[in-house]
Amino acid sequence: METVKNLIIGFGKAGKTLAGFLGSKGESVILVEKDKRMYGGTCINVGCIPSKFLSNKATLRKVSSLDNETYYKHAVEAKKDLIAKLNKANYDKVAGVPNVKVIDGTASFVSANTVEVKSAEGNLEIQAERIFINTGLVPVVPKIEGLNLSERIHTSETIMDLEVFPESLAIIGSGYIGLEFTSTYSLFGSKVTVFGDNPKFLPRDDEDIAGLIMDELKAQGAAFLLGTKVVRFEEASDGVNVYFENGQGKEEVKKFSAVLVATGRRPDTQELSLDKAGVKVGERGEIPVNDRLETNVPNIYALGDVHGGLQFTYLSLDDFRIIKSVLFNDGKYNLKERKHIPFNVFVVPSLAKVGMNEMEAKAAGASYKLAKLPVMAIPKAKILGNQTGLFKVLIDEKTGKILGANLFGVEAHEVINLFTLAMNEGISYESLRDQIYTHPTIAESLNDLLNIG
Ligand SMILES: Cc1cc2nc3c(=O)[nH]c(=O)nc-3n(C[C@H](O)[C@H](O)[C@H](O)COP(=O)(O)OP(=O)(O)OC[C@H]3O[C@@H](n4cnc5c(N)ncnc54)[C@H](O)[C@@H]3O)c2cc1C
Ligand SMILES: NC(=O)c1ccc[n+]([C@@H]2O[C@H](COP(=O)([O-])OP(=O)(O)OC[C@H]3O[C@@H](n4cnc5c(N)ncnc54)[C@H](O)[C@@H]3O)[C@@H](O)[C@H]2O)c1
Repeated sequence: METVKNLIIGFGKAGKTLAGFLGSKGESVILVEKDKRMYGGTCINVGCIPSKFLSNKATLRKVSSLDNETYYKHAVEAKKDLIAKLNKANYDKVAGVPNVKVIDGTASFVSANTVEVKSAEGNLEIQAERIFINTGLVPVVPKIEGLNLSERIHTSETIMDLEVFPESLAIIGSGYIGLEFTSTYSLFGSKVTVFGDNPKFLPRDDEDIAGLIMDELKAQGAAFLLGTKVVRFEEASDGVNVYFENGQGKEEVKKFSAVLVATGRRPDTQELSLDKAGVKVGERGEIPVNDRLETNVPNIYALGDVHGGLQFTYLSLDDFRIIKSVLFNDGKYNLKERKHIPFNVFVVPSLAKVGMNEMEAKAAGASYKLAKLPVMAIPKAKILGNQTGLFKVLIDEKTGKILGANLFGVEAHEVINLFTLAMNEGISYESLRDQIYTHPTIAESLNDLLNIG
């Protein structure tokens, strides 16, 4: 049995940052990770970084003279090379901090203060004063006849290692992952078809923005079969037959070189034996926490995606800030204090949002002024060769404060951070409008966008 002050389960964004922080404070830390390919967590290895790397490569496809197969293969090889380097750098960074030990193995609770770690080398029990659960999520693969992961049927975690160019790709699910990969693979030259159970495209977004995104993805070559039910998969030597019920309930079949299942992600808590520690688990396997990220058991905390809610790397990082505040400061920074949260969908060009959109403002009965600018009016968009899109900003009619920004267009994912800052710091729209911005940039469009008289 080993004893340690802090035991962290999972090498996610929050866990690795916390390990480094606690170690540098002179506290003993053990960080347990079940998969060596995941040092640094989901974002580094199978999430944000590889998916945005491939998206960028796909955007540059048009300026290469290589054929699709070769270009795609080179892109996947370059992705593998980058991720291997980042994986190692993440390991070295954490393992190199004094007082921190990284152990390879799968952790499960034995009691409220003891965890067993199983690995190829044997089992080890660790007793800890504090335990931090940072185990993230895993893809949901729905129970559909013939839906077995294989060389041709993938989740987002495996498709990015596929070196054989998929001439045609069925994407099941039209959420974040489904849409980002729709853009990426369409731009690589695959014939992408998206199957979605919801007949409405981007149901939580304003219709004008959703319509523009749909038009753009179609222009990139994608087809949409929304409001359909996929009922069966049948793998053949030359592809996968996808059987589905169309909007009228009639069965149809289409064949694809490969399939991506992007139907959501669920908390990775099944192996943890949380019942042995008395930790409560929610309906989807998530670990409920209070504003201080404490579970119902004293000294056991849950950080990152695993406690439910929005699933973003920067929120996992912010969970680290909360733990730091709770353990080392006055605990004043907690979940309740979190301000506006921006988010991006990295279709090409990107969709970026913070605060309300028009649909939500109307539902809330808010009185607002609407600022709108087509991206084609922005000089930098001409330079970048992508003039698709629309920027929309809602302004409180009485106070002049920003209520929300919904930006679809090139570099929207950068510009959104200005709006988050303005909303969180109470900066008025006039102030944003009248700033001197550098030229030529997308940010300078705020001079015109917010010029609403
Ligand atoms: C394809 C894709 C694209 C994404 N793109 C973005 C993006 O652009 N921007 C963004 O902000 N977010 C994005 N996300 C979401 C983002 O990756 C996650 O929100 C973030 O990585 C969550 O980090 P975490 O700290 O919760 O844990 P994770 O990084 O998920 O780490 C959990 C770790 O725990 C380990 N583990 C699990 N169980 C055990 C156990 N019993 N014992 C030991 N170890 C265990 C796992 O192996 C894993 O390494 C994307 C996700 C995906 C899948
Ligand atoms: N840019 C980013 O920050 C980014 C990028 C990718 C992923 N992520 C995170 O990862 C999370 C998971 O993404 P996701 O796209 O897997 O999940 P999601 O929950 O966003 O979308 C899943 C989609 O699949 C559909 N679906 C479910 N079952 C289906 C079925 N049987 N047939 C057809 N459609 C079905 C759902 O209606 C939904 O539209 C996101 O919530 C997001 O937080 C973030």
